[in-house]
Amino acid sequence: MKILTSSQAKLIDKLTIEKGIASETLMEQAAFSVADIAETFEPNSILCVVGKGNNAGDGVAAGRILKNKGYNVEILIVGDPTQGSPDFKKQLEIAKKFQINIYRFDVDEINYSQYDLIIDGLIGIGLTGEVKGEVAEAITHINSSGSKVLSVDVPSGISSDTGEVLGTAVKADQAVTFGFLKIGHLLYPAREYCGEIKVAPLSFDNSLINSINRELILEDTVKNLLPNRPEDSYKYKFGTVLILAGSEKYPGAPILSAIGAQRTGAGMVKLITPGDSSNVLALEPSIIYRSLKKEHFEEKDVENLKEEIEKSNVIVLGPGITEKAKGFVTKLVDTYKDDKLFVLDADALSILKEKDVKLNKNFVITPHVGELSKVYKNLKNDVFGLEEYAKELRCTIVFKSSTTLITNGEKTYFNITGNSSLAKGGSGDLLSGVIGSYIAQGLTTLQACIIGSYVIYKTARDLSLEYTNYSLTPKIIADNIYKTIQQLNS
Ligand SMILES: NC(=O)C1=CN([C@@H]2O[C@H](COP(=O)(O)OP(=O)(O)OC[C@H]3O[C@@H](n4cnc5c(N)ncnc54)[C@H](O)[C@@H]3O)[C@@H](O)[C@H]2O)[C@@H](O)CC1
Ligand SMILES: [K+]
Repeated sequence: MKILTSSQAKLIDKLTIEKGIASETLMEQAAFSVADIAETFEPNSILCVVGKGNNAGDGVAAGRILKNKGYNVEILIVGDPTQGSPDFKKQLEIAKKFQINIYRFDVDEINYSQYDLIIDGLIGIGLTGEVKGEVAEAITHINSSGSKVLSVDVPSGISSDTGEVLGTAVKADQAVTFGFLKIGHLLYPAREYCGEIKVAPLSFDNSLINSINRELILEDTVKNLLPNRPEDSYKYKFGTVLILAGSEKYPGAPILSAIGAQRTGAGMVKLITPGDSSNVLALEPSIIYRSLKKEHFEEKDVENLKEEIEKSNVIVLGPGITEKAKGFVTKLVDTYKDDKLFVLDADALSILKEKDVKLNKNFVITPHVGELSKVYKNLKNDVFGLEEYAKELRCTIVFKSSTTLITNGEKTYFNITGNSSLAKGGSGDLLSGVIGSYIAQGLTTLQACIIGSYVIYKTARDLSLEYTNYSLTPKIIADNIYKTIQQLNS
C-alpha cells in the first residue's frame, strides 16, 4: 500500500481531473464511502462539523447522502461559507435542497453531545499552520462531546506529512481516507488520533503510483521476499552470518542475535563474544560459538578474527559490545566495508559520531530513537530528514520506533506491525540477527530489513494476545518466529 504526501495526493487529484473525471465525481465517491462507514456506527443522529474547503465538501456531501437514507443529520459550518471552495459551496447548495438544518459556529448554540456520531470535515490535507480560533474551539467541542467521531481523510489538525498535531486535533474513532494512505496516518502522535483507518477506493489516475517511493509493509509485500529454499541445497548456500557482539557486561544480547539468525534460515551462524555467552549452546547447539575470554572487543581482535571474518557473508556487529569496543568497530568497518555486508546495531553505531565515517550500500544500521538522536542531530518527527540522512550515509537505515521506518534514501517502508511488547531490551538484538540472516540468504539489504522487521513484529503482535505486551520477551518471540514464517510460506 503506497503512502502519499499531501502534495502527491493533490497532484494525483489534479491529474485525475485533467483526464476528465470531474472533481464532483471524486467528491461524490469520497462522500459515499464516508456515509457507508458512518452507517456502521448505527447512529440515530449525526452532526457534520465542516470547514470550508474540499474536506468540508466531502463532509457536507456525506451528510446529504445519509439524510437521504433517512438518518437524522445536521451540519455545522465553522468559518465563513462565502469564502469556501467552489466544490464546497456547490455541496452546500445541494444540501439545502435536501432540507438539512445548517448551523453556523459563530451564530448558533450547538449541543455536541446530543449526536451519536460527529463527522469531522473541518480540514483535511489542506491544513497549513497551527489550528487556532474558531476551528480550534470546534475541535475542543468535538473532543469533549463523548460522541463517536469519524474523520474525513485525516483528523482535522494533524499534519498529513509529518504526523504532528498542529495546535490541536480531532481525536477520531475512525478515519476514512481516499485511494492511498498519507504519511500522517502512520506516524505518532497522529496515529493515535486516527483511530481505525479505512482506505476507500476512488477513481484516481494510477499512472503516478509506480513512482511513489513510500510504502506500508503488509503481509503481501513480505510473502514475496521469503528466500527460496530448494530441496537440492547445502548449508553454505544459505550464507554464513558472523555475529560479533556482547561483552562481559552484556552476555545476553549476542545470544538473542544468534538465535534470531539461526531461526530464520541462515545456513551457518557463528557467534564470537568477548565475555561468556556459552548459554547460547544450551538454547541452540547448532550455533558455532567461541569466547575471546576478555572484557570487550579490542582493535587487535580484527586481525585475530581474520579467518572467521573472511569466511562470513554478513557481519552483525554491535549488540552488547559497549562503547569500549569502538576501536574494534572502527578498524573492522574500515578494513572490510567494501568486501562484507554489515548490520550495525547498538554501540557499533557510535562510530557514526565521527564526521569522516562513510558507510556504503553494504551497510544496514538499526538505531532506536536514543541511538539515532546521538548521531543525527536533526532528528525530528519527519520521514524526509531520515531519507536525507540515509542518502548522506549511503546505507539502509532501520529506525526502530512505534512506527518503524526503513529507508535507503530512495525508497521508504513503514512498519506498523509492532506493538509495545517490543519496547524492551533484547528486541533490537533479535532483530539485528534476523536481518543479518536474510541478507546472508541473498536478499538485498532493504529487502532483508523489510522481512526481518515484519517477522519479528508480527510474531510479537500475535503472541502478545496470549502473553500480553507486558510479559512477552524477545526469547519467547524467537521461539515462535516459525509461526510467522509458516504464515508467509502458506
Ligand atoms: N478532487 C479533490 O481535490 C478531492 C479532495 N478531497 C478532499 O479534499 C480535501 C482537500 O481539500 P482542500 O485542498 O480544499 O483542503 P482542506 O479542505 O483539507 O483544507 C483547506 C481549508 O482548511 C482551512 N485551513 C487550512 N489550514 C488551517 C488552519 N491552520 N486553521 C484553520 N483553517 C485552516 C483553509 O482555510 C481551507 O478552508 C482532502 O483532504 C479530501 O477530504 C476528496 O473529495 C477527494 C477528491
Ligand atoms: K478532517
